[in-house]
Amino acid sequence: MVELVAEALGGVKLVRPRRFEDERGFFTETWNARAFAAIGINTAFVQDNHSRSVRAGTVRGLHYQAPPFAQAKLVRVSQGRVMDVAVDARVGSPSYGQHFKAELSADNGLQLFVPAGFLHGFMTLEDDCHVQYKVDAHYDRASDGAVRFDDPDLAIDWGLPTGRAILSQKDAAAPLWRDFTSPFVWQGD
Ligand SMILES: Cc1cn([C@H]2C[C@H](O)[C@@H](COP(=O)(O)OP(=O)(O)O[C@H]3O[C@H](C)C(=O)[C@H](O)[C@H]3O)O2)c(=O)[nH]c1=O
Repeated sequence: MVELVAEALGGVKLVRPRRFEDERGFFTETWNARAFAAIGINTAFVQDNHSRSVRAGTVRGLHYQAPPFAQAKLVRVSQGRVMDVAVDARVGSPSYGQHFKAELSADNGLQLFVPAGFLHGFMTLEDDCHVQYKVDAHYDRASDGAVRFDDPDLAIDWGLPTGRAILSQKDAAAPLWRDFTSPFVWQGD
């Protein structure tokens, strides 16, 4: 059983799989095709990713893969706490440039579904965070792209100050939103 906690921006879903707690701890099905299909997530994922970020204030994003390697993602946190963000990058979308964010943590068990056509990124809110996510297209380095996480037009509040964010060289050099040419087109859905 998976609870649909919130929907936003024409496709982003915040979900919570049921957690069975007992004196030993808990058990939860973090992915179940039948249970997720019941809340409209019918994605055929092909790859599981796991990243560890050692320090609070680490940012990975805002990232995308351009078509035909565009990725939908199902993101969860198995250790720590992150602010997870999806930005609508579909040209023509009524929510183009708008974002949805949610705090995902090992404690709250929340997962964020980010459809293709959205930028994705997170900021760790504590040290030693492990983020695990499923994607429905394989990694393709040549189609990998990024936009500055602290872009003034996107105006995302990440939960921690951005001035001391820990970034990869790629993310530090990412273009601003105003200089970004999106490869995604809204399908009117
Ligand atoms: C994403 C990816 C990366 N790699 C290799 C490429 C680099 O040598 C190394 C680190 O890659 P990168 O610095 O792009 O990793 P992140 O900054 O965590 O990127 C991810 O961050 C945000 C949160 C995302 O949503 C994307 O999944 C992804 O862009 O792993 C692979 O071999 N396969 C992959 O699928």
